[in-house]
Amino acid sequence: MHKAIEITELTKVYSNGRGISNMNLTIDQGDIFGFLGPNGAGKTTAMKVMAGLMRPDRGDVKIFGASVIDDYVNAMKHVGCIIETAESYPYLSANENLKLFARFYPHVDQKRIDECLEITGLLKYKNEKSRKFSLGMKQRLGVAAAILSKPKLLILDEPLNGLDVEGIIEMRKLIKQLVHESGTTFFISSHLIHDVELTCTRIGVVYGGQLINVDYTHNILSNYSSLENYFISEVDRNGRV
Ligand SMILES: Nc1ncnc2c1ncn2[C@@H]1O[C@H](COP(=O)(O)OP(=O)(O)OP(=O)(O)O)[C@@H](O)[C@H]1O
Repeated sequence: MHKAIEITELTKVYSNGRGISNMNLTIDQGDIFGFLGPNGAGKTTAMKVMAGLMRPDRGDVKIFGASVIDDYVNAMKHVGCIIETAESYPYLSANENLKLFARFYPHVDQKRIDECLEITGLLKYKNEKSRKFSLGMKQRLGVAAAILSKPKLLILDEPLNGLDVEGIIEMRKLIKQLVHESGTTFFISSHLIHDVELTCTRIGVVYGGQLINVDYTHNILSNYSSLENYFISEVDRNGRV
């Protein structure tokens, strides 16, 4: 069985010298992987390369065995992603927005759109324009669009950004539901330590453009009183920048 994601020696340095360097990471199918790091650590840069939105200086990302650089179409076949923000057309309804996305996938019909609205709790707002949606509802619409084609892997960049407590709890439930019902693999970036602790089964700490450690959440929590203590100790061990 292919690994869901294999990142090797991934390096992307911007002209100002910042970015990511020499990241190596393997994600198993079924993982809910948390890519944890403070603002500017390099999470979005790595995810843009993973989603094929940016070319790395060096290294590769394979998704279910296919390279995003050499075999982009096959690599992306089983991926849904939300990078930076979940965009929608404000003057279109939730249903119309999803219909637009569905044009990319010949097998996605109205029945599947309704299913995705149902899964994300938006069915009752199906005909409302997304302009009237709260941030949490917009995020859910983004997830509905990302899961239309039943991807085996969802890459979500800061999916909890700007959500209130209820929105965060709902999004966490949705992620766990998708893992439970469809065995979806998740790669989620976040700077919210507590939430990563509650949501993710495996965690990678990114700091200063480097992936400084990767471990299972249950291992971390059996050695540290909280993920926050682990994070601080890992950052100190590797030298603050
Ligand atoms: N287009 C760019 N040009 C130059 N520097 C950039 C560019 N994009 C990002 N950077 C820098 O690269 C570093 C990594 O940024 P990145 O956006 O990947 O971090 P992040 O971990 O996603 O942070 P955040 O949580 O704030 O989104 C930062 O120091 C950032 O300032």
